[in-house]
Amino acid sequence: MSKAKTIMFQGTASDVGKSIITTAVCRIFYQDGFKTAPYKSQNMALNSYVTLCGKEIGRAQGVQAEACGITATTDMNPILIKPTRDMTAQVVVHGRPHAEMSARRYREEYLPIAGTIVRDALDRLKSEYEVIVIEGAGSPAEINLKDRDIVNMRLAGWADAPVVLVADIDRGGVFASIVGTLELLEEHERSRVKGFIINKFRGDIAILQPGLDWLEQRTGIPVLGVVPHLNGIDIEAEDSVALDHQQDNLNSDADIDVAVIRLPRISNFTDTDPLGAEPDVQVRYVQSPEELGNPDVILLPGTKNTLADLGFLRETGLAEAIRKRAASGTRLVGICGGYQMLGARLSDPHQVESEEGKAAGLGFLPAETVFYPDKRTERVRGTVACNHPEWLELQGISVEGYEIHMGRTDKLEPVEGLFQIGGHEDGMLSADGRIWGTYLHGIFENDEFRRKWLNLIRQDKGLAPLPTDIHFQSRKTAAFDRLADHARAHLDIDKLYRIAGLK
Ligand SMILES: NC(=O)CC[C@H](N)C(=O)O
Repeated sequence: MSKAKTIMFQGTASDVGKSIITTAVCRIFYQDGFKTAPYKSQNMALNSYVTLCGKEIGRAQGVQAEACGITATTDMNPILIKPTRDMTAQVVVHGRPHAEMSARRYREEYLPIAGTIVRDALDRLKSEYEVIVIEGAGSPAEINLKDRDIVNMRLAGWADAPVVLVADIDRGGVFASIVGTLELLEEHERSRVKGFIINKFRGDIAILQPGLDWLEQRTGIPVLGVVPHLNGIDIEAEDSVALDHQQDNLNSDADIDVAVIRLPRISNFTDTDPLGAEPDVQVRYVQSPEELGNPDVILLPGTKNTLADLGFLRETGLAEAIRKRAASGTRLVGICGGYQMLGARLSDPHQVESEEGKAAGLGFLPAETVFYPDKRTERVRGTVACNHPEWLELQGISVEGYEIHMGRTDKLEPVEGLFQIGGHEDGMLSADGRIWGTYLHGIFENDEFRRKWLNLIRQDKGLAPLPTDIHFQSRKTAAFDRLADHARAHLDIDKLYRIAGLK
């Protein structure tokens, strides 16, 4: 049954780059002809992915499945934890919301049964694939969490996986973090660690070398490589922790300036990646009216807690700044939670997301959103269906996307819908054609839609339209290959194969 080989990447801390290393190794195995699948037992992230069967998993595992050339299933990330408010999260199990739980309740009541769920999922993957590339979570040395561990060393034991420890040199203290992590592991755990990867390096390797020699000598464990910081590799980041120190896509010469509001509970921030890939666009993340400046477009992204983040817009003065900009003609776009905010009224009678209950929206679209306990997670396909004269060029364009939301949005007055999705309409467009919102995540991945909408902005500015030259999907595939090349150039892949038992 369990025929697959396994290899696991654990980190000395969160955000050391485990996901990207896992993605790179997935791609390398795929390129070398192995039937490969990614796996992360439990993921805490607000950036999610919808599988072909309409189930929600962590975005990173969805993207890693793409890197493996396979379609993602919930077995690749059976448990997804989406923090909604302080200390509380929506626990998604096999792609469907299971319960809203406090961290303590999750730990005490759910973790004991979660072990079986994640093991069963892993066993299924092991019977279907040749190699499973497993990603840990946080650090394996969190002493307080170890007795209920289902994500790191105990999982490695269940999976019978050799472990490669990934450390981030960018933040300093790399030797201490590696040696310290080993020190805090028990002997049987330590013996699983078969190699180290030093990630996010930006310096001169010759200066680092004596440290690497010392590390190998001290621990008896090889350094598999030092991976230089990846800039502009175009692979989606796992969670918004990464966004905190991610460079915006800055290009002050760009014709079109897009300001994305960095909501505290931003979800699916990767929605904006395709905009940043266009040669004439710069994408900036902004958190205050000062940072907002005078962009061509303000984009309100998704959020796990629409009402709370609406409060954030008001408290920071961003709501007022957005109102002013919109009044002077700046275009506004809202995706999912951002779309809900653009409406007139929101209510959460079942306290699905927050205790706030009710709030007025920003009032740019005549829409009302009510949150319900049942979640819609669906991949959808449709066409641009609005009749607005400014949007003539876009009419009939096919679009695809994915929906992940608890809220349902209805019109309060007649207003132009945006997309026709099967039998229903999605989204709304303001009377002047400059403000729109949609539930469709990934909307900007649609090349023709993206380019033609950007061309409307060019037209405003008296600039000639650009052709649809950027093909986002093929860029993604190329990015996976570039990432694999980068990893091959800096890691001892032969040793990695031996560790995984594939050679
Ligand atoms: N992905 C999102 O932006 C979700 C929006 C909102 N929190 C909902 O569930 O309806």
